[in-house]
Amino acid sequence: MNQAVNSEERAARRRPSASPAGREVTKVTEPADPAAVIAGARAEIDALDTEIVRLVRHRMTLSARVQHARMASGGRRVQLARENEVLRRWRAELGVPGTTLAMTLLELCRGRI
Ligand SMILES: O=C(O)C(=O)C[C@]1(C(=O)O)C=C[C@@H](O)C=C1
Repeated sequence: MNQAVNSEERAARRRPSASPAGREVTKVTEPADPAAVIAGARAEIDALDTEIVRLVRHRMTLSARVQHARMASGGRRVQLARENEVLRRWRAELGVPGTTLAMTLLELCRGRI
């Protein structure tokens, strides 16, 4: 089974393709080095995590702005109807773990209730 896949892979790598000048060339691509694939993907994951933290902090700032404006006009810090909207949107995107993530975001933004 493994051998069949490997010989198919080898054949695909030798399949001729047309060069810009119309000549047939044989492309031989090296198989990806697993360590390089892992290191590359991890570097991207780390960069994404940094960006996600930046976005969460930005969300916290905006959320505080809304809460302060509401409280300054006699309202309450928490508005459950709005929180339910937020939770529904995250659940629609990511399922039950989306709800968990949204609850964590809300806790970061308005504290525990
Ligand atoms: O949208 C609001 O009204 C907010 O105050 C922001 C926010 C949020 O972080 O999403 C925070 C507290 C509220 O209970 C509801 C939502």
